[in-house]
Amino acid sequence: MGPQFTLATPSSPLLPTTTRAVFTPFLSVNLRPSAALTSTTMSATNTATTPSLDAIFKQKKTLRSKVRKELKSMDPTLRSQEDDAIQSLVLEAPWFKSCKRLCAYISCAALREVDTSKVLSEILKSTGQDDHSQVRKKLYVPRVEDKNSFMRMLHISKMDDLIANSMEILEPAPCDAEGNEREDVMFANEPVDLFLLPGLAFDKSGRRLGRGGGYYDTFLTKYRELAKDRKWKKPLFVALSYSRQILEDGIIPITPNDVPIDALVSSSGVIPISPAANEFCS
Ligand SMILES: Nc1nc2c(c(=O)[nH]1)N(C=O)[C@@H](CNc1ccc(C(=O)N[C@@H](CCC(=O)O)C(=O)O)cc1)CN2
Ligand SMILES: Nc1ncnc2c1ncn2[C@@H]1O[C@H](COP(=O)(O)OP(=O)(O)OP(=O)(O)O)[C@@H](O)[C@H]1O
Repeated sequence: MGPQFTLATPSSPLLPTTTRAVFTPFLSVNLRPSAALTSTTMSATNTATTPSLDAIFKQKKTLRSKVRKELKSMDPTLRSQEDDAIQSLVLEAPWFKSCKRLCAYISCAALREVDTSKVLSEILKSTGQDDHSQVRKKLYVPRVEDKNSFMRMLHISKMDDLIANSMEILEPAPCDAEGNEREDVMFANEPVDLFLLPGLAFDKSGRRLGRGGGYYDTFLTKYRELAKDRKWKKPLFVALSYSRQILEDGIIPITPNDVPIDALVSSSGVIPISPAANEFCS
């Protein structure tokens, strides 16, 4: 029998008490979803009620350091149990099973990211020529092009297509072994259904704290525009998270450039956030 498909309800105790205590100071930061900065609220006259962009980036930086420490102190057995549970949940999810094309990150152990190796090998597993019941999903993975938050998502068909970059993250070379340019998802003729996203912290209202490069927020915004122009269905943005990375609502500071996620997968289950994710999970 396959793994159970469980739904974490909004009342699930997602934060252990110890973790909650660690992050409590950030509760004093007045950053409710409604407090997201807009061009109006960013004006000097509003500085008394709304933190400046600089202050928000500073809060993000402090929060990143705390989460990194939390991740480093995680027991390796617990980590590997959570990695397995999260990947099983993804593999069993209807939104994963039905997706035809997806963008996923190649997890980096040194960054303590939720492992994606099982999901990726399942995607890349070659289907027997006689097996018409299963069509192989098309996989695109990140490649950082420069430091100006520019990232591409390139097509790969096997893990051997990847080489470690200067940050020790595996990524595809621009061309394959035959010298052909890899397909860039922004120039593909068909839409991506799903993005599996990394991050440092998340909440149940859809906030996501990345590593600070702005790569994903920039990319997701561009991809959303492309899908809209082409009248494609919106892709589902699903983040993978260890339990201790899920923070109480409102703690994660956000700016207008932060792209919210549709659903969050932790070892406790799938948390659907947006109406699109709820449709899949009901
Ligand atoms: N697996 C994976 N691939 C990815 C990302 C990611 O977060 N995870 N990215 C998502 O953007 C892009 C790469 N961006 C990255 C940004 C920062 C760091 C990094 O090593 N950060 C260190 C801190 C560095 C510092 O002190 O500033 C860290 O977080 O510990 C790595 C990748 C594209 N590929
Ligand atoms: N004080 C600042 N004022 C304006 N922009 C800043 C400031 N500090 C950082 N940035 C820019 O903001 C972007 C990072 O944004 P943010 O912190 O929201 O990224 P993230 O969500 O952690 O990363 P990602 O989207 O890659 O997951 C970077 O492009 C960075 O250059």
